[in-house]
Amino acid sequence: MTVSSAPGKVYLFGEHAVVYGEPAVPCAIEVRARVGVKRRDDSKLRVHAEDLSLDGFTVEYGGGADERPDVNASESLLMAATQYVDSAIEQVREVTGEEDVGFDVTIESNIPLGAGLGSSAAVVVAAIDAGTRALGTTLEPVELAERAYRTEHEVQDGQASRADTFCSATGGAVRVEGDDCRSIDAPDLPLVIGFDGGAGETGELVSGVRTLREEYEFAADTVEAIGDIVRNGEDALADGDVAELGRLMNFNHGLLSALGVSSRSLETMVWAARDAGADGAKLTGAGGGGCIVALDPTEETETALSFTPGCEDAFRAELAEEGVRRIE
Ligand SMILES: Nc1ncnc2c1ncn2[C@@H]1O[C@H](COP(=O)(O)OP(=O)(O)O)[C@@H](O)[C@H]1O
Ligand SMILES: C[C@@](O)(CCOP(=O)(O)O)CC(=O)O
Ligand SMILES: [Mg+2]
Repeated sequence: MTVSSAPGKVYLFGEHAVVYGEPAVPCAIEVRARVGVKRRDDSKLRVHAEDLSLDGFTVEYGGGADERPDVNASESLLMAATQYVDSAIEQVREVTGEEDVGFDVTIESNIPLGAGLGSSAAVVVAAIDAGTRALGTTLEPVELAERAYRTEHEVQDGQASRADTFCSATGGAVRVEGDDCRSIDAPDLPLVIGFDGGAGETGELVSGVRTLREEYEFAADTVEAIGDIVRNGEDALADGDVAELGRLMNFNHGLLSALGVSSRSLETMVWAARDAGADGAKLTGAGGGGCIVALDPTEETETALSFTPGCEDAFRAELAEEGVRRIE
């Protein structure tokens, strides 16, 4: 068994707008997806996932072109659950040239699904890394990130940025603008996460913003304004100015909300954090439900969130310096 893990992330700034070429700054955090891969002696794929909303499941499929996985769940649930893993294994086959290789894949993850913490990117990065290593090829983090991006791009119908996958593969704080991806220095930020227990559908939310942007010039301007916030945020990060970072995060949240990707529970958590004295708070990732990220060096925000109806979990997140981790 070859095992790799990769971290999730929060967006300090720039989600959604990054899909249209604006810069974004995500930051890897110490919550991880761990993927174990073992080569099979046939061309099938057997996926065992512990932490899915399907309540944990095992599927075995492959061999025939249209062979459907043998599992008692609706097609759409199953698609949602397996498409990132499937597509990651396709990348492994392509990189290694072993088109017919089959695998037993085991996924364990502490990253809530569809909650804006980048579970898809972490699973894909860890799966491609473990899969290629199982066949004797070790990819550099940048190549790994590129392969993982192609997976997200494919699954999200051509609508994905390189931000999540680059951040998960390399760790730390990163800046992504189009295909220019780089690591940047970040101070030790007092990150607090609030999770509403729900999820948003990344593909649908991205499509919604795309439509608005095509329909209204002011929506296109809003996307550009997010880019301006990110550029200001980079300066604040370089200066270690947490108060300014917070103000800019608040502004970024307002614009995401205007683009229709917030939700009642995300708003409730954002305001609970602000009322508790956080320097700033915003949704992270695609939105629609899931997580917010706040900046607060004191205990106040975490405590307030833990008593906020609609907030299921509140915790402090540490920056993950290390991206992909090769465990076995
Ligand atoms: N533990 C897991 N096991 C298998 N697949 C997972 C796991 N975590 C995430 N995924 C895949 O990632 C998808 C969620 O990704 P996405 O909607 O982009 O949300 P996010 O990246 O914000 O968590 C899931 O539907 C599933 O396909
Ligand atoms: C909305 C988007 O900018 C981020 C999505 O993040 P997540 O999958 O919700 O963690 C899409 C993307 O960059 O591919
Ligand atoms: Mg994702």
